[in-house]
Amino acid sequence: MFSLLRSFRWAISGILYAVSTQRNMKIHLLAALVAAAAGLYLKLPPGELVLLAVTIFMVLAAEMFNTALEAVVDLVSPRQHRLARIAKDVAAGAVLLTALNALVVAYLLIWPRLRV
Ligand SMILES: Nc1ncnc2c1ncn2[C@@H]1O[C@H](COP(=O)(O)OP(=O)(O)OP(=O)(O)O)[C@@H](O)[C@H]1O
Repeated sequence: MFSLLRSFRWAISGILYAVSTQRNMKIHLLAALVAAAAGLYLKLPPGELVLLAVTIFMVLAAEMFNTALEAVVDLVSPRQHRLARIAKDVAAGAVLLTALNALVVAYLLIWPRLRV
């Protein structure tokens, strides 16, 4: 039980590290809060709120994986290397894909209700 609480603490410190050091994480978090507030304010049906929540957490988790990968790449390859560049670029591309998906979801779920 104690070790479970300890691993939660490490996980939370990982989240706090990403939020406090990564500019993109701050942007994603702000966008997530705006989207969640809009979803609740517009009283989206439960199914659509679930979709919004999954979308939001997907972006945040992708940014966390990207931050973790950047740290590992910097550790193993402090010098410039083609494979280090590929690893970082592909991870950044994955974050971009989740962010694009979030824009599509927001456009489909939130935008139509703002126009009425
Ligand atoms: N060791 C390296 N070898 C080759 N290219 C690298 C290396 N480190 C970074 N790069 C290139 O520079 C880009 C930016 O890397 P960086 O580590 O600064 O990440 P970032 O996207 O700026 O993230 P952050 O905003 O968190 O700093 C990478 O996507 C990659 O193209």
